[in-house]
Amino acid sequence: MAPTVERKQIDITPLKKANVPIIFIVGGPGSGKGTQCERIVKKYGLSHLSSGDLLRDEVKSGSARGGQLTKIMEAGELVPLEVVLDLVKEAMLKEVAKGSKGFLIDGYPREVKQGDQFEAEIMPARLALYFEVAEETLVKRCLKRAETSGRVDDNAETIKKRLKTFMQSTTPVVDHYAKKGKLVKINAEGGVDEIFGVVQQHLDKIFK
Ligand SMILES: Nc1ncnc2c1ncn2[C@@H]1O[C@H](COP(=O)(O)OP(=O)(O)O)[C@@H](O)[C@H]1O
Ligand SMILES: Nc1ncnc2c1ncn2[C@H]1C[C@H](O)[C@@H](COP(=O)(O)OP(=O)(O)O)O1
Ligand SMILES: [Mg+2]
Repeated sequence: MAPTVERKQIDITPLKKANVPIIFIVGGPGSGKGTQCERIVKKYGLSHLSSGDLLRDEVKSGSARGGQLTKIMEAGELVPLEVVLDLVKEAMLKEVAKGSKGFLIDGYPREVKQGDQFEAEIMPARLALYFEVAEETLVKRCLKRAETSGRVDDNAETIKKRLKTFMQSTTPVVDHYAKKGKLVKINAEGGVDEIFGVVQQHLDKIFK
């Protein structure tokens, strides 16, 4: 049985009231989610929340929960759904207070249940952008990133485990949003500018 995680009471009324578009950003480790989000933020001024960054910040904060999270990330596994969802909610509320125009939720959902629970507790996502990249390219990019990232999970062994987690848990997410007619699948093997060109074709329809 999954361990019980204590949920915080978070009042998300301001988030519901804001009713701004939410875009899920999905893709394997090293698929370029963070890189494309940076470009999207520059052009559209959306709020970019990376679940991985939120978790790494939680670790840095030195909270009791932090040590546990590092172990999970080192193992290339998924952090319990409730932990991530509560961190995302809190971060979204902070952005809404600043007058957010919309959200890029990067690295989320990583399993079908995460997406369903997010949409039930917060609101439905407008789109899921999926950056499709071959496994070989993912490994190459993560190993290159390892030279400078200082991330506990950017090493050959953990990358292998993260890819396995991605194939098992996250590829069903892609099918899930395709069935809902919300999936935008983008070939992300090319250069950053080329990929961003395709991204813009889709986002220009939503954000003017
Ligand atoms: N289109 C691309 N072509 C080559 N390298 C890329 C591309 N997009 C991102 N990268 C590089 O690959 C690594 C992973 O990108 P990142 O945006 O951190 O991916 P993710 O957030 O999906 O793990 C980074 O070192 C980044 O500079
Ligand atoms: N939505 C989520 N659910 C569960 N675990 C998550 C998560 N987002 C991130 N994590 C954990 C497990 C991941 O292997 C690790 C790093 O995530 P990340 O920074 O989004 O990686 P990347 O950008 O390379 O795809 O953090
Ligand atoms: Mg990232």
